[in-house]
Amino acid sequence: MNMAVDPRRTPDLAPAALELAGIRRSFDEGDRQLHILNGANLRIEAGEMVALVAPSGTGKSTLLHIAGLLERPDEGDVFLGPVNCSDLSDDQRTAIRRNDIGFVYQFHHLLPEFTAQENIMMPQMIRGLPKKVAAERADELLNYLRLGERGKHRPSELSGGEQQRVAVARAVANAPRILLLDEPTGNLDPTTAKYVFDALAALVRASGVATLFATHNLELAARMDRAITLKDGLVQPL
Ligand SMILES: Nc1ncnc2c1ncn2[C@@H]1O[C@H](COP(=O)(O)OP(=O)(O)OP(=O)(O)O)[C@@H](O)[C@H]1O
Repeated sequence: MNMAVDPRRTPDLAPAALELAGIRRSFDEGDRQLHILNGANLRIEAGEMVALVAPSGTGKSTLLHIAGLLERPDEGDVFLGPVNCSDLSDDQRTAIRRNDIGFVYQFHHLLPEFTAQENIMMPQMIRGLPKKVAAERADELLNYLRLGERGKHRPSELSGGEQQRVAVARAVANAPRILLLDEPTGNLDPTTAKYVFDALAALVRASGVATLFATHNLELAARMDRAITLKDGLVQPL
């Protein structure tokens, strides 16, 4: 892994927690190409919470997938701290995704046959932590998110807001450096969405994780450190 200053990143700046540099991504649609990202740049510092607010179809999920190393861009680079992830093998990218990046989606994707506590333990055990350590960390997060009584419940026995808080706990269980959220409050009523957001914001502040949060909820966006949008395939201030 090359730790030297990379000429492709923004010069004269200390490495951000996450930096996207010159990201291009197109998709084939019939016989024409759909240019979704046209050289997008974005820096997010540790502990910074950035809202991504843009109309449907402008490329929010595409940007999150590229930032989360789920997809490679056609062109451009993704840096995590000083590391240019474009230079890494697929196996190295998978390891980073597992250890350093947390995801929360609109629908929680919790495993239905496991309890809340076990769902939060899962990523830690995949990482190789002992079961006891994973269980203690899960309980700590459940208590922090005021779900202490719910650890032994399966997802189907939890409300939508409780399920999303478990999904947040699972995403941060490995103390990631980057947290990516794709409409995590989209299917919640406004009061529950605010409650889930408050819990998440407290965790982000406490942990210093760099957070990119795609949402259509302008009220939540206004409570983050800054809001960006996608226009003509570029990241712009909202
Ligand atoms: N794998 C793919 N193949 C072809 N087209 C794709 C693919 N992925 C995304 N697209 C297209 O790229 C555009 C951007 O998609 P994306 O899901 O990133 O938008 P979005 O801003 O997240 O939308 P929404 O708010 O509706 O979730 C859409 O027109 C979509 O149809």
